[in-house]
Formats: sequence, structure tokens, C-alpha cells
Amino acid sequence: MTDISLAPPAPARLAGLTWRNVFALAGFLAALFVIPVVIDDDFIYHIFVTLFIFAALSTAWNIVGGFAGQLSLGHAIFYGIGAYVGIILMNMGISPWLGMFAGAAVAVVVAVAISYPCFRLRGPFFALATIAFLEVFRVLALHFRELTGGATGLMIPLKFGWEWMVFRERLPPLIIAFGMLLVCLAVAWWIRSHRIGFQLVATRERESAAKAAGVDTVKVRLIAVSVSAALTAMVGTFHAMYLTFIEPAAMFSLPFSIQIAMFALIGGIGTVFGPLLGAVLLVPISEVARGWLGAHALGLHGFVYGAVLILVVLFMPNGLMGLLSRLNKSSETSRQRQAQTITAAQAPSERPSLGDAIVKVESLEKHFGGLHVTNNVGFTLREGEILGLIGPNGAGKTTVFNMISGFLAPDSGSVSVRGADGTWHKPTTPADFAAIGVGRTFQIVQPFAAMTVEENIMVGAFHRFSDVHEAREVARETAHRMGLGPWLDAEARGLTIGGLKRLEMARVMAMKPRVLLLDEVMAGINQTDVRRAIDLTLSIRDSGVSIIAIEHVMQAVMSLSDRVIVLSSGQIIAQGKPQEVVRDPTVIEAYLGKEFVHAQA
Ligand SMILES: Nc1ncnc2c1ncn2[C@@H]1O[C@H](COP(=O)(O)OP(=O)(O)OP(=O)(O)O)[C@@H](O)[C@H]1O
Repeated sequence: MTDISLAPPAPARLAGLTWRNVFALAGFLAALFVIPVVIDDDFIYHIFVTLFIFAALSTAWNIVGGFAGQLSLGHAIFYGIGAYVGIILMNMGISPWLGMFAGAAVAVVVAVAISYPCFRLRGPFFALATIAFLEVFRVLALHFRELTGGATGLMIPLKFGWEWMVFRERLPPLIIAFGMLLVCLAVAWWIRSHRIGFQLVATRERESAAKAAGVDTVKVRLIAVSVSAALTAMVGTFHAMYLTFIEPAAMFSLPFSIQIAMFALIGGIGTVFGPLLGAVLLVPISEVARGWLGAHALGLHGFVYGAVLILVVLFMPNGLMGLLSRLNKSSETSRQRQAQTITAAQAPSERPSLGDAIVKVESLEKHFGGLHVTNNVGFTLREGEILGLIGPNGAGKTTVFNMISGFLAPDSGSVSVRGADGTWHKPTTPADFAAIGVGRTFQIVQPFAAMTVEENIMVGAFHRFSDVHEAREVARETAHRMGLGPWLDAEARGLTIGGLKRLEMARVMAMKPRVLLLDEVMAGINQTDVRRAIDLTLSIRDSGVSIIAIEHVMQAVMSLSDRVIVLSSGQIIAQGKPQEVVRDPTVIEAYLGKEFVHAQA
């Protein structure tokens, strides 16, 4: 029996946005551009140019700080690089239109050099490194006086016109700043609605689950930081032309970096349009306050930001975008998908006979300090087979799983997997295992909590399908197969434990694995869900997937496994057919207990 969900088609969308939202957004952006032109006042022009620049900078920051979850607190490094490279080249007679690309190239090199070591580590290293390098660049700008003007700063040569990005009129800077904002928004939107965006958010939410889904987590973060740095530097070049003067303290400034991050935080970190909303709310307030109060209230904008931030944290933890999407959702309830779950009988499928070996594990050894966790473990998995892995708590089952999926390197021994072309491989990293067709679930479920059920499964589907539409189709099909159809649009964090376990399986199944490693997928779920999970596992096997399942639920072990391996204190103490193994006195002694045998009898 399988749950199948019938859902009405989703509303037409453009890269994740409904057409209604696209029109609303276009109207909002057009209004932002038109307001200063209509009011036609110097100060208003200045406010809007500043607003567009800050919104563009914050949108660029959000690609790495929001999507990738890597808090860059020294993002002004890239802004300052763009500004200095632009003006230095302008002094050599090179137009800032070219200078901005040169600045972007330098910023990318610096960004990769700072980020690469940090992204390989867990913890706040990236945030700390950006702050440290911000100071390094400020000192460098002070030191190389001939090039940068040192503490005195640099004036731009006053050459007017489009070629030099310097104007006497008010409209051209507004057009350029607005254009830059549109470019940043378009890039952020493209990233978030394509494979890389899903992979970034997945990496941010659960790095190990993302790795298991075949995501090269370091690479996607490096791409994000490079794009973000390049855009920030380009905006930096233009802002320098607009300000006509730069100096190290202003260009490589920590408060400025934090200000950029704050717009995203207040507007909705990790959302495409949140940074824009944050800037729209805050820039006019602080600029107007600065204009009216002048020198009497220096630093007042900092107070304004702080006050708004406190209010947002208290009342809108997901920022302004969180509030908007809540309003949007409640207005859409009438057309929300009313998914019906119907239960369809699935014709019992013919079980394919067992094939040749597909995984060979030889003499695995692993120590954690003085603890010998895996002691000479070796076994073979055949194509189309379900191999049960059982044993008492702490026997070393998950450790074996970690070694046969690349999450842990064995001290010695080897794991070989036969590829689809018949050749044998010895993968070592999670990405290698995923590439050769080994998918795994985790004992403690690892959903990408902030993503919907559909998006969670799409992260798995992206492993084989780079196109968003294809990945979405595969995800939907897999969700229906796993009985998750009615919850496609629900956030993963809202699922029950049974739902989360099925989501974990669905994400792996969307990768179209040839070998599936299931780590206690039946633990903690009710009897109906256990029955359902057994049926599901059998249907997965019948579709040609070979399975190794760690399980404590003996009902499942007995009805699923072709063969069972029993681990105790890191060693295999028995193996064979389930009925034989459960009668083995060593297994009864070490794991099952006499009660189990009486119950079986
Ligand atoms: N990273 C680690 N560092 C030190 N010890 C560890 C580490 N991971 C696991 N262990 C220890 O290794 C032993 C085996 O753990 P493992 O999780 O593989 O057992 P298990 O058979 O999967 O247990 P369970 O059924 O409870 O999940 C345990 O004693 C555990 O505390």
C-alpha cells in the first residue's frame, strides 16, 4: 500500500516567485526610482542614491552571509578594494567602467585566499578572518602612501561625463546606483532559484547532510563568496566616484561592514529581497535624521539601527520578509493546495534475484583514542540484497556506516564499490561515495529545517539533475512515493518524527542511489509508520537498489533482511539468515536477550 497525494498544479512561477509577486516587485522598484525624479530635490536624490548603494551592498553581502550562512563581518574589504582600484586606475587614465572589473577581480582573489582555509573548518573562523583582514587592508592603505594617499586619502580626478562615472547632473548617478542594485538583485535571485542556491542553503542548514547529498560544500561557498566580493567591489568603485574622495578609515571600516550586514538582518537574512527592504526602511530614517540634526547628533543613525534591530528581533525574528511572506501566505490560503491523500494498492512487484557483489568491505579498523571501535570488520553486499546490521548500543554500527560513506577515514582496511560500468572504485570522501551511487541517511535526522519538504528533496535530486524544473519533478515524484505529497510546501521543521525519517529517505532516493545506507530509519516511529517504512524499503529494493540497514526494530530486521550481521564491541560476532542469527546463543547473550527468543517462540 502506498500513499499517493493528488495536488492541484502550483500557480505559475518565475524562478520561485508567483507572477503576482513579480508585478508587485517591479512596481515597488519602479516607484523607488521615480520618487526622487518626481520630487526633484538634491537631498532626496542623495538619499535614494545612498539607499540603492546600501541595498546593493547588502544584497551582495547576503549571498555569502545569508544564503551560505558565513557571516562576513569585514565585507568592507571588498568595497574598499573596489574603491581604491577604481581611483588608482582612473589616475592612470583608465575609465572606472573598466576599473570596476579590475577591482572585482582583485576582490575575488582576496576573497578566495581568505575564505578557502576558513571554509574547511567549522566555527566562527570566517567571521574573525574577515575582521582581521579588514584591519590588515586598512593598515596597507595607510602604509602605501604613493599609491593610496595614506591617511590623507585620495581625491578623484574631476573628469566629468559617463566615461568617468562622475557627473554634475543629479540623474546619472541615480541611474547607475539603481542599475547596480538591479544587477545585485538579479544575481542573488538567480543564485537562490538555481541549483547552487539550494546547495548553499542546504550547506548552511546541515553541512553533513549536504555532503551526503553530494554537495561540494567548500566549492559552493567559495563561489558564493567570490560572487559576493565581486559585486561588492563593483559597487565600491561607483560609490568612490560618487563620493569623489576616499580614505582608509572610511573605506575599510568595521562599523560600515556591520551596517551592511544589519540591513540584511532586519530585512530578512537569506531572502533575496530582504536586504532591499532593510535598506528601504533604515537608510531614509538615518539620512533624514542626519540631515536635520546635522552635527548635533553624530552617530544617531547607529542608535536608529539598534532600536529597529531590537524591535525586529522581538517581533519579527525572520525580518520584514518573514512578515511579508506570512501576509502573502494568509492571502493565498484560498488557493492553497488541498492535497488529498489516497491510498493506492501497489501490485506486488517481482523481486529481482540477487546479483554480484556491489560493495566490498575489507578488514576495517578504527580506534577513537584507546577505544577499539571497529575491529577487523569485513563483509560484502550483493546487488539487490538487504543486509541488516544489528548489535547493542555502542557496538560500532554507525562508525562502520561513517567509514562506508566517506565521513570517517578508517585506520586501515578498505571499502570498494562497483560502479555502474562494472569497474571497482575505492571512494574516500562523501562526495566520492555520492558520485558512485552510495546514498545514506543519518541516525539523528538532518533536515534542512528552513527549507520546504520539496526543497529538501530537491537538494538530493540536484545530485543527478542540474535543471531546477527536472529536479523539482523528481522531488515531487519521490515525495509522493514516500507519502510526503501533502506536505510538499510545508517547512521541514514542522514534520513529525515519522515524516522527518521519510524525508531523510526521500532526499537520498532523489539522488537515485544504487546503494542505500539506512541508519535506524524506524527508531522512534509508531507501529503504522514502521509497517509503512518496511513496505517502502522493500519497494526500494525491488526497484534495484541494494541496501544496508542499521536497525534496532527487530520486526523490521526480520521481515526485511536477506542476511544479518551482528556487531558487538566493534567485532562481527555472527552473520547469516535472520532466523539463524536470532537463534545464535552468542547473539542472544550479547544483544537480543532470552525474552526475545521466548517472544519469537
Ligand atoms: N567521534 C567519536 N569520538 C570518540 N568516540 C566515539 C566517536 N564516535 C563514536 N564513538 C564511540 O564509539 C563507540 C561506537 O559508537 P557508534 O555510534 O558507532 O555505535 P552504534 O553501534 O552505532 O551505537 P547506537 O546503536 O547507540 O547508535 C561508542 O562507544 C561511541 O561512544
